[in-house]
Amino acid sequence: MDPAPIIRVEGLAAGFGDRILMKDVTFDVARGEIFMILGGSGSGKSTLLKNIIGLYEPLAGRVLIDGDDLVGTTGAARERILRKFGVSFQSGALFGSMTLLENIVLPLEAFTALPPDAIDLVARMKLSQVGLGGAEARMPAELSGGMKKRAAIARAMALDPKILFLDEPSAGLDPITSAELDQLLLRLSRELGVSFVIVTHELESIFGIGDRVVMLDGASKGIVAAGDPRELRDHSEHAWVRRFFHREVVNP
Ligand SMILES: Nc1ncnc2c1ncn2[C@@H]1O[C@H](COP(=O)(O)OP(=O)(O)OP(=O)(O)O)[C@@H](O)[C@H]1O
Repeated sequence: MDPAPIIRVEGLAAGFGDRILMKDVTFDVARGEIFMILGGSGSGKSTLLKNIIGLYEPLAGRVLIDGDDLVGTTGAARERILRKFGVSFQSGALFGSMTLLENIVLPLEAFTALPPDAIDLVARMKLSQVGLGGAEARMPAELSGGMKKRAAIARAMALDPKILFLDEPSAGLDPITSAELDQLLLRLSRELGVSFVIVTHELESIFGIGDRVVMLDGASKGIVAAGDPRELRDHSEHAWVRRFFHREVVNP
């Protein structure tokens, strides 16, 4: 196994205008692990994710994706870095006027030189990998919430990325569907070696499939805890961190 981290965040500061949300944020994501970004509402989890994937530029510090920095990289070199990851945001809806298969075909047509029959085959394989084999001709509006999430993951995986970034993947799902989604992510991670960076609030997911986490805190503008979530739950010396993991009311 390659020991170099798939993602390295070094001394990152992020925010908007004069408002610094976080500073001195440093952590690595190891290859093949399920890494989670946790924290209270408004602590900057989504902002951190967007800094990592190059939607925002860090105010300070840097982010290396598989050794490469998106900042200052343009053209074909930037494309090459972007191809290493797939993204599925909460709002990352499927195109409603297209079938599921057409939704997966789209990035393959746009970014590969594969002939149409190979594209069709790959797209079907991606749907089958997320348990949607047989649903190729369905329209997004006909799908349950859990099926839509899985389809969005299939689309994010279309180009065989090494890393998948997911923003609150289980939001709005019932507990059983959410647990099924977790099992899918675990399988993709362990069988295909995909590395995951997931923003989530779901304690079941965090303890069930999270290998390591970082926890952001708005008050201290940075990471308050990092490591194995089960260890943090049971042994963190930080009262707020323990309360978060035990769902205790922080200010009763
Ligand atoms: N584009 C933007 N311009 C200005 N402020 C922003 C922008 N995006 C987010 N913010 C602000 O930054 C803060 C952190 O937002 P962010 O969405 O990163 O938090 P979060 O931890 O993901 O929150 P939640 O758990 O509620 O989704 C919020 O106060 C938000 O209003």
